[in-house]
Amino acid sequence: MRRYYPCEQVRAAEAPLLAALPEGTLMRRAAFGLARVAATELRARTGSVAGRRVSLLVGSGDNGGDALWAGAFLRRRGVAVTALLLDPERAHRAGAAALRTAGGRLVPADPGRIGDPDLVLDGIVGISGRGPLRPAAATVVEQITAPIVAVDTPSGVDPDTGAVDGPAVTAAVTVTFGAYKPVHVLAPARCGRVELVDIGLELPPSHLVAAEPAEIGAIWPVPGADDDKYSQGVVGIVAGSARFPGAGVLCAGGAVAATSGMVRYAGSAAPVVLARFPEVVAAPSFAEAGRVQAWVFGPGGGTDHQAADTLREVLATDLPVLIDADGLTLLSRQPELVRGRDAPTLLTPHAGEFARLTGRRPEPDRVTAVRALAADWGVHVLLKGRSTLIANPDGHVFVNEAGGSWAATAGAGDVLSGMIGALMSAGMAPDLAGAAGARAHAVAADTAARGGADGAGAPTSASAILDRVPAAVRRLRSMAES
Ligand SMILES: NC(=O)C1=CN([C@@H]2O[C@H](COP(=O)(O)OP(=O)(O)OC[C@H]3O[C@@H](n4cnc5c(N)ncnc54)[C@H](O)[C@@H]3O)[C@@H](O)[C@H]2O)[C@H](O)CC1
Ligand SMILES: [K+]
Repeated sequence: MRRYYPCEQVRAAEAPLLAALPEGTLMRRAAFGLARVAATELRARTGSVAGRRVSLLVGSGDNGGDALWAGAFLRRRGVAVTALLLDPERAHRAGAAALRTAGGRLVPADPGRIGDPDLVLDGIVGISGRGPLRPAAATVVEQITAPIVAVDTPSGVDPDTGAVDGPAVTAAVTVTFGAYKPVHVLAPARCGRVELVDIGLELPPSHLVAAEPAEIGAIWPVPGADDDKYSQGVVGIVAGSARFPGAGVLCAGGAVAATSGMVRYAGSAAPVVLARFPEVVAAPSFAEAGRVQAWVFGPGGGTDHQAADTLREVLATDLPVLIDADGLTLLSRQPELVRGRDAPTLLTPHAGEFARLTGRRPEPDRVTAVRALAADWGVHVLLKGRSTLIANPDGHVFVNEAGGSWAATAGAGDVLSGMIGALMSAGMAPDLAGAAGARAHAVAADTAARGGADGAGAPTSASAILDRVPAAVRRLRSMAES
């Protein structure tokens, strides 16, 4: 599991070390690790380190201090280093002295002085950064064409929420110190590749956690020697309608692809579902569907009275239930249907459906927003996005960073809810099922977009994603076995 720590937790963990160690020790540990990554990046991009040119963007705090010390270490490897001081009077004194002693140049930051560096270190702000880049910094950053290595966090991006509301750095690499921060998983396009430098911090478990792909592969349910179609969990799909039969097909298909357990379908799209997936056991209505271990309700099911009555019947069971799409619209009209429900309940909104449920969109602090909904309603909530968040009522949040946005296509959510519902019927807790389903779904989308190769991707579709789910599960399980 990879844990992400809010900035105030990092500061609290740094405090005793700062008090116990000689002044500047932590910073030099951080800067040495930063210089090592920068040198590796230089070699990878230019073929050498000595003789290359690195510019430092230096702010007024310790983030700038990290960059200055890293510049001093790079100087010792023969790199030409120029520090652009955004606030010369307040630049970190010891760092500036170290760079000067090592033969580095320190000049006031000016767009005309950027030169032609091979690499830039962003030491403008780190975990004390708030809001977008200020005009002077923004003017310099927008002139930069060289790859940027962000020091700790990309400046101008909120370190706790990943929110960007103005000019901000886009880094090729982010070198962070002591612990990953939420920005590193919530703003992947701004951080680039994230490298962690250990500076000896001791941290308690955090509430924001990413399951590693191999961990998901290790828990994915597969048939055992004594299993049959029932024992692996039967999932019931209430989705699709005469108006939107496709959602029923995609949702049932997601469930069929995810596990070997039986899939029951209940609804008016049964003929088209069976035509695509003859292994599904279909019934024309929920009441006639037969026994299951978990229900999925909502995709393409409509929001009329009949759908509302069926939702009420589904929630009246003591079974785990996943509610998506039209089901969330119905729920936004009658939240009392799930409040205080004892059986596990997972809502899977995108940002717009989240706003329909709560009256406001989840941005800019999506983690706090999804934790609040889960705690307030006593349910699990999967908030879709490039970084999908899965909160349980106790405040724990799984995060799955998809690595791209190929799944942003019509019907992909229907496939996902079927996959997660099947995992829930196999006995997985809703949040873990959400994290596992989201990971496999993201791998399937990436594979569908790239055609299974490693090259550039192309736009894909929900049906193509669905077809790649088995390959995605195989890849995750292979990672667990390697
Ligand atoms: N504590 C340690 O020994 C270590 C810290 N590390 C590095 O320190 C930074 C955090 O440093 P801090 O001095 O708290 O603040 P910053 O450098 O992040 O910010 C400086 C200063 O900038 C102002 N500011 C806030 N927002 C903006 C903005 N949008 N634009 C411009 N200026 C802004 C505000 O006044 C801040 O105080 C941490 O990230 C690490 O890089 C080492 O990691 C380990 C040792
Ligand atoms: K930074």
